[in-house]
Amino acid sequence: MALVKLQTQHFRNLSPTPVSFSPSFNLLYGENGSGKTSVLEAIGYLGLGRSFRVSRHQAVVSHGEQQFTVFGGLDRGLDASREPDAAGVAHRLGIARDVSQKETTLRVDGEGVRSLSSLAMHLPVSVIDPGVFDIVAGGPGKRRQFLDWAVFHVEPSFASTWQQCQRVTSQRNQTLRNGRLDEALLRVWDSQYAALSDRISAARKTTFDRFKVAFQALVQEVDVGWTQGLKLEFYPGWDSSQSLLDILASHREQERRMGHTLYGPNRADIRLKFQGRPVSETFSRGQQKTLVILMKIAQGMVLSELGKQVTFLLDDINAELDVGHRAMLARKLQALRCQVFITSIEHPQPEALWPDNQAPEYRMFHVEHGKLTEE
Ligand SMILES: Nc1ncnc2c1ncn2[C@@H]1O[C@H](COP(=O)(O)OP(=O)(O)OP(=O)(O)O)[C@@H](O)[C@H]1O
Repeated sequence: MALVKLQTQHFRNLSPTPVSFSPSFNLLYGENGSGKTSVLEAIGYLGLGRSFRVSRHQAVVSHGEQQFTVFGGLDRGLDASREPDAAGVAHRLGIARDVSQKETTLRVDGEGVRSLSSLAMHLPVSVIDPGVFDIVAGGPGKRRQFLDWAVFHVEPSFASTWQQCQRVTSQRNQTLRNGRLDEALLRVWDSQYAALSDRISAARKTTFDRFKVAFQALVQEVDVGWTQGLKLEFYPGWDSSQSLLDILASHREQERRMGHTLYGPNRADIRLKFQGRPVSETFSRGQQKTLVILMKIAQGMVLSELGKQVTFLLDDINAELDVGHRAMLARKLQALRCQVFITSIEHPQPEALWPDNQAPEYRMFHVEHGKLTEE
């Protein structure tokens, strides 16, 4: 499903006027500070339940206001069971946050829902912005986030298993920090923690394997020249040749000293190696960027194989990617039938994105003072 309608209220500098988007490509351009990223950020709220650029909701509420709202209308996509209305909207999503009450309200098709995952599962949103390159250059946390986004959309039960595991981890950590260790209690937490960790890891591994197949097919096709010698490996967060329970038992003293859990899904990673060494140490910045873009496309391929349409938000990529990379990205996302939003400061040149004149259906918008005008 694609986002075909957006309306915001009190969201940064955005105007409350509803906007209609293409289920294919949407090109947004405008001066610095006009509101381009804010549009993507508002869309991101519907698909991620949070901002992709700040950690506090407060920052996105328009100055002087207490609450923001984002409404989205989705087309029917492959879901033939719902009739779209006259505007082509088959599903409605809404998120509102009152920052003074610290209260979030979520709605799907007019009904209140409690968990963010119930909202986010309808709109798989993938962001490519200047910060995305941390997937390769940064620490394991960024790669876990990258993998878990896909796992969440592939395995619907993943979000609740993850939350349960976080609760048990926190109880376990409290027990580890107690002056007098309650060994019996710790064993109870250990067995719950190990069972949940195994479930998380199995879901991650299944999605990772799908991702790896898609990635390998993609690099062969793109032929970037360094595919030989590149190795992607899933690390679950502990030595998987042993059971997690055994590892916890044999590292009791170390975990007690540190006062928290040292092994398990919070330590998982995707290890990226080139000729045996981490790509962050061996690849040039350009090669790292290509790798991240290919990883993002491969994720889109995984979801697309499952009949899910991904909405890609490409923020300010002109500054990061050269013309060749941008054209490759546009061509691939078009072939996957993804919905795409691309921002730029200059007036977009569709012929640069689609040099072979195979431009898909697109809509172009000029953004000025938070208002979008279609051209
Ligand atoms: N909470 C807020 N309330 C009102 N206005 C805000 C708020 N937060 C940011 N702004 C303003 O909203 C505008 C939109 O910023 P945004 O980052 O979306 O612009 P942009 O078009 O992406 O810019 P750039 O090209 O520089 O990245 C800016 O002028 C900013 O000062």
